[in-house]
Amino acid sequence: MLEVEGLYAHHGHGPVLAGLSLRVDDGEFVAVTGNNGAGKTTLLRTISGLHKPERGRVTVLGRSPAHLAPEHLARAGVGHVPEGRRVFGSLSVTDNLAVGAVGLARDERLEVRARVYEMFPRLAERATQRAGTLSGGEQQMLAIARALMGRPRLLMLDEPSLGLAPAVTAQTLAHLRRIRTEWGCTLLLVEQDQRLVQGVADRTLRLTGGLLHPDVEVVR
Ligand SMILES: Nc1ncnc2c1ncn2[C@@H]1O[C@H](COP(=O)(O)OP(=O)(O)OP(=O)(O)O)[C@@H](O)[C@H]1O
Repeated sequence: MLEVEGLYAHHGHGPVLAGLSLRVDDGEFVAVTGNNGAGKTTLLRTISGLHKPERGRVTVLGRSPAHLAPEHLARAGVGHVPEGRRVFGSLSVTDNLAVGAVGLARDERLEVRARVYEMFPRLAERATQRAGTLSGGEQQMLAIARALMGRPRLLMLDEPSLGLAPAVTAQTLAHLRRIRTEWGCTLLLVEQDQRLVQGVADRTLRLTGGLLHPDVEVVR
């Protein structure tokens, strides 16, 4: 599903990723944790082709994001839920979902939207409401729902817990597990807090010094 080899990425002041390698198999749920500034966002943005690496190779669904426009990567089945959700505040919930329906014919779009609303009934209730008026948890649901509209095979999520109350975060993580089983998605999640993802993901890795290390279980 995803293979990253020897990835180096800079932001002008030395490497953020320093020869990082990662393999995620079809159907896996992998979490990458790391402190503030460790490079988690840079990793996801590089996989999505939004950040150009200095060196190294990314292969996702058999394709190289370096040679594809982001919308083509989305059409190929890569969904990216960005840090801070980035919903379109002045658009309705339904219109936000339409933005995510890249390359779908009208019938397909309606069918996928019905599935999305079944998974997130709260969004269905607020279909005509402007996204900017939703709560933080609802906006996170919408960001995930928008990515699902592209029927991703690989869904990447950047700190979905950011700014959410613990109970809402727990609900979001429960949704991710359902998405894996009901939508057959492979999941790659990045989060700061290791304790959040333990027992949720199949595998947890820690990003430090620009490289990934097996995570050591934290005693609660
Ligand atoms: N556009 C940019 N220009 C300059 N430096 C950047 C840019 N984006 C990120 N950085 C720097 O690169 C490093 C890694 O940032 P990144 O956002 O990937 O980390 P992160 O692990 O996602 O952090 P956070 O948990 O705060 O989101 C940080 O030192 C950050 O300040």
